[in-house]
Amino acid sequence: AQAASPPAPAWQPLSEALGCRLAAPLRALVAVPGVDVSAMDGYAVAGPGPWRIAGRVLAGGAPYGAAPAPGEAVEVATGAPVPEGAESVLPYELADADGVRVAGDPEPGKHIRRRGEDVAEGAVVLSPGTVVTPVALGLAAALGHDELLVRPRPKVAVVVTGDEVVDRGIPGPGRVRDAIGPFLPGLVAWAGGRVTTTTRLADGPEALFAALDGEADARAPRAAERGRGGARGSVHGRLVDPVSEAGVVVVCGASSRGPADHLRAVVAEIGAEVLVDGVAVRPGHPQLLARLPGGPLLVGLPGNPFAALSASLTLLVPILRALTGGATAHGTSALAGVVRPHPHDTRLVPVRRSGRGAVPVGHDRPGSLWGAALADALAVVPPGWSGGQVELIELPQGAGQSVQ
Ligand SMILES: Nc1nc2c(c(=O)[nH]1)N[C@H]1C(S)=C(S)[C@@H](COP(=O)(O)OP(=O)(O)OC[C@H]3O[C@@H](n4cnc5c(N)ncnc54)[C@H](O)[C@@H]3O)O[C@H]1N2
Ligand code: MOO
Repeated sequence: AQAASPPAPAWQPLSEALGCRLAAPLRALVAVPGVDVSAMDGYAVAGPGPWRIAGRVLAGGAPYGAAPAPGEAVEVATGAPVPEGAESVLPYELADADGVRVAGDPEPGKHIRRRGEDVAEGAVVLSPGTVVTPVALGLAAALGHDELLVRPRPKVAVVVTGDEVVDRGIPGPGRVRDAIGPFLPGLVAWAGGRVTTTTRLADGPEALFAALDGEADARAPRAAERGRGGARGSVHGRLVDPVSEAGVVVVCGASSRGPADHLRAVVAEIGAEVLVDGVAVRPGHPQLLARLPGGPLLVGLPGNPFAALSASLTLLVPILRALTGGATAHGTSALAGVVRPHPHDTRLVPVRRSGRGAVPVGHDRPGSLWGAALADALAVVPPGWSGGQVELIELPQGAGQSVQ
């Protein structure tokens, strides 16, 4: 979280601003209502009754031209401007009308919404830092806004590596379906960010170097000059453009020590600054955090899908919360079930909360998301734990963004 520097405020169309935090006070650009309008369907009356029906005004229709004289009534729809000079509105239900004349006993001033009565022009209705909820969008529109100055949602570029990883259908012999690419957009949105691109790379340092060094190239040309020759150029065009826009780059796989695991070597070669080189957590210990030349953060997720989820919650989500000004709320709970702690690392254990405490749901092998899909939280079990309350890390439920 400390490594994250929030993006500069930017004007976003209303539809893009949902879920962002306001970077400036939200002011009313107009008064609501904009003019004195009727709050009821009925007759706007001037002076004492009975009244002669002199005309009609509908919401959105032409305003009534002249001020009604005392003894005159103008038929008005809810939301229609009340003609100047009318003192109150007599709702149809209380009116005795025959099409020409109307009688009744209106309360003076009643059923007229005065200009600015709901919101005065210029009033500050929401303060900076407020999350733009669906309701806030409606309010902003009502107050005349088409765009809002917000902290933009951080853009996250995803790079999925692995010769064996396929992205559709039944995986053939020696192949596995990508299980990380599909969970990242929802997880990132839940934490306040936006996955803008998912790039698939074969194993091998070349493609990864091109993708990440292009990122460096786009922001800090000198870092790239150190690198390889001009052959990279064409690769830049294909891979790098979406990546170079991102504030956070997530690389899935290639994080460990095998012959096809080149992430650390490539990170060193492009001159990235390693901030976190592994975390004492199971699963997910090979995870990595680095700052790429030019500023964006790189999060390396291990290829085992549950390890990737563990690493996402450990490194990626806190970064996104910091970038968006959100907080990460962690509860604590007793553990209602048998859990074996790891001797020297923290374990993250999928659990479901119940009245008895957090119940481990099992199916928690690093290569499988089954347990995490059954769970609503991950229990943080410290090394050597021997009972007692544990911290819980929320798992996203449903499609919504969590607002904390
Ligand atoms: N000698 C060591 N070997 C390993 C260690 C270690 O410390 N020393 N750590 C193990 C742990 S723990 C993990 S986790 C993995 C991390 O591996 P990588 O990040 O290098 O990823 P890969 O080797 O490419 O893949 C590991 C595993 O995951 C599958 N995979 C990869 N990407 C995906 C994906 N997008 N969706 C689904 N599954 C994926 C891949 O097929 C492998 O089975 O390293 C251990 N080894
Ligand atoms: O990160 Mo591995 O266990 O941590 O699958």
